[in-house]
Amino acid sequence: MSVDAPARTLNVALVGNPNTGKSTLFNALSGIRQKTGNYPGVTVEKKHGSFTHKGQKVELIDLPGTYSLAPRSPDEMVTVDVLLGRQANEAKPNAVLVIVDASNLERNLYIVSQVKELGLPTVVALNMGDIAKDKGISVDVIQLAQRLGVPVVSTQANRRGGLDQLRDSIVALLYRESIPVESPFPEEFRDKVGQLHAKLQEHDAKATRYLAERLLLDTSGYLEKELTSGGRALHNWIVESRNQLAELGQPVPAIEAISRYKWVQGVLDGIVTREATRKVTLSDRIDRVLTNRIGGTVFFILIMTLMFQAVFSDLVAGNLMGYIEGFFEIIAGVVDANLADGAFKSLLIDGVIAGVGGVLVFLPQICILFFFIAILEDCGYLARAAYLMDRLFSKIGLSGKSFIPLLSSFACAIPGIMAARVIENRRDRLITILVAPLMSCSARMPVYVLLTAAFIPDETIGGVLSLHTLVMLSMYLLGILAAVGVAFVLRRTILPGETPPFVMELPSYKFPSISGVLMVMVEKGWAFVKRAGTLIFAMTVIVWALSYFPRNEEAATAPFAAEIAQLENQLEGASEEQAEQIEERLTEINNQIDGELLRGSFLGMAGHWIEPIVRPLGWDWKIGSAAIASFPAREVIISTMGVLYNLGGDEDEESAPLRETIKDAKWAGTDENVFNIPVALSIMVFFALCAQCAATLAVIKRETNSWKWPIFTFVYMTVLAYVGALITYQVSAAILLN
Ligand SMILES: Nc1nc2c(ncn2[C@@H]2O[C@H](COP(=O)(O)OP(=O)(O)OP(=O)(O)O)[C@@H](O)[C@H]2O)c(=O)[nH]1
Ligand SMILES: [Mg+2]
Repeated sequence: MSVDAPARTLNVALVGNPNTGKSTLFNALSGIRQKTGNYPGVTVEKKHGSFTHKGQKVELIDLPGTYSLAPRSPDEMVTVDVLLGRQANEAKPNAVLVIVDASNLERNLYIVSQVKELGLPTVVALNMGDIAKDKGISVDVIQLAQRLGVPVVSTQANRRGGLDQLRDSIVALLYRESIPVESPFPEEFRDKVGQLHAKLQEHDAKATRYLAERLLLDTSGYLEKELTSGGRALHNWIVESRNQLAELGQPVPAIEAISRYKWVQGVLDGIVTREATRKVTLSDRIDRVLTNRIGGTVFFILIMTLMFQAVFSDLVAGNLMGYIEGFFEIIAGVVDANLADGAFKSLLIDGVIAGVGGVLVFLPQICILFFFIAILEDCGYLARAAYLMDRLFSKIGLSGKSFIPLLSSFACAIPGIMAARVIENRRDRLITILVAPLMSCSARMPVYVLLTAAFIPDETIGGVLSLHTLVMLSMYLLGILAAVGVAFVLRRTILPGETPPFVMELPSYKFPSISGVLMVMVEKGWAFVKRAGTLIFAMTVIVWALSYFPRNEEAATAPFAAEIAQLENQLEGASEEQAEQIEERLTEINNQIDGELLRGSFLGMAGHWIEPIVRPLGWDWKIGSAAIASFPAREVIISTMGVLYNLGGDEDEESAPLRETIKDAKWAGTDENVFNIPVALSIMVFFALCAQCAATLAVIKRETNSWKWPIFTFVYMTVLAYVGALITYQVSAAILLN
């Protein structure tokens, strides 16, 4: 530790407009991997990190981006609460790092003006200089620092540029207790702030002048609501003061925008230079196509198709999948050869390997999907897609702001639902949350892949588009259309309202960082493996136990005992051809016994009760049980089918890949296959629409702060799923099975 460093920790808050590179800078400084992406609104929750520089420990807190410290949406409130020290269990930051986008200083300095009034030691990181340069913009950094009265450091966060200097400047903040505060507001306004400050201090000696100012400006009532001391009288005083100010020609809150933009202009005067003719950047040229209504839509469909073709390609996914299947077959063989028959062996082979192994087989597809999603997020395309969809969305009563939360839900509904925090309007946000789980998340993909690979003919249309891809695309499309329909209905029934016009910034395109994309892929792949090893493993063991016990082998074998004894006798001295026939008959009997045992198990008995309900969907009780068991997570349907069709003697060899096993599954006591194209489609449609994901429901509860909405979501989605599957089965069976 350096000799003269004061014994004080630095708690530095990272503040700035959305998509300026805060999280990228946070990651570069702290070595943490906080999610970044090239569109506004990536961070919605605060995140802690730290680094040590020259012996000084610095705590960092990454915050959601915000254009202003007047909070409008829940994610912006997080930032304001942290800065004002209003968050429980959170040390109030004693320094601020403001990240500004050098290519758009006019807008970015607005928040600098607000932050300066906090009076905290502040550093400005002038980020994205490379993009400013591309646009022909140059900034006089020294002049800027002088006029702002705080240090300014040029950085390029994604290339780790300027980090050392930034660390130096941050640590140097230790020696600055505060910065001189200069208010951009006119005198009358400042007087009112002074009076309010005095009033606040009567109740709380620590109340800051800054809080007084924000209280006066915040017409939304967000800050006042939680200000318990003072109460009614204070509220009346504030309202009256606002009226008086309005009479003086300074209506609140317009006064803030006017004063601050004037200040920003003053600061920037003469220090930002632009090339006389605005450069047409590559971004601009690409955007002419991608934000064009026709060109953009075609591109969007193209990119989605490409993604699914890749997910389905035999070249990568198919082969890898085969290796994983082979691996589990070998393990099953080893277990089979080395363990005595009994419950434990069955748990391993029919439970763990057929169940969890059956899910893990889809790892390659999950990785490829996230590879594409990571590229789309990082290059800047998502914001274009949102822009493009805004017109469509406003017709159904949602804004383009809902698009990114919905699009993120393609990976997983949980971050998607959290991303809805960027939506200011409460009803818009709620509708977005309620329809987000309809987007086809990555947990549904294994279900689609399994059933498509097993039952949809492997043909191509016009030699390019494979039928498999087409079916997958339709499932995704179905989710989108259902979401649109539900949003439309909600808007016209329980959640009416106007959609505000949407202003989305289009970030500059950039080449996706390869290491970043690979990291996301590895991270998501690992998360999938962990999920299979924990939640899905646990559910699989429960399902296995329920379908293995109670077990009365004697009773199940008794009807066949005589025949078995006879066959075994014949086997001795039989010709090769005869022996084969006898073996075949023995396998058949064994399968019947296994089926009998399964029907006698707890789950089998419950199955009788389930079957009439799912029969109209074309399902047998095993599919029905699997659908119910997958309430905690959708992938459980796969592990459960693995267990049930394995235990029930539906396969010829021990632990064949699930897609082979289900092809052979027969209705009890008949020769009729359970699965065919209509049944496969009906299961896929059910899983496209159902709410089988406990974690999603829990997040809806947390984000809406009420049980009402998760229950509502579960009920409406389950009804939708059942009806959707019913129609799918009945219609496709009428067409295909006659
Ligand atoms: N060209 C360029 N890109 C950058 C620079 N710094 C960050 N980026 C990229 O900008 C994008 C946005 O970065 P984030 O760190 O997610 O931005 P953020 O400020 O945290 O955004 P929100 O969380 O939405 O407020 C990412 O794609 C980064 O890789 C830079 O200096 N130059
Ligand atoms: Mg961020």
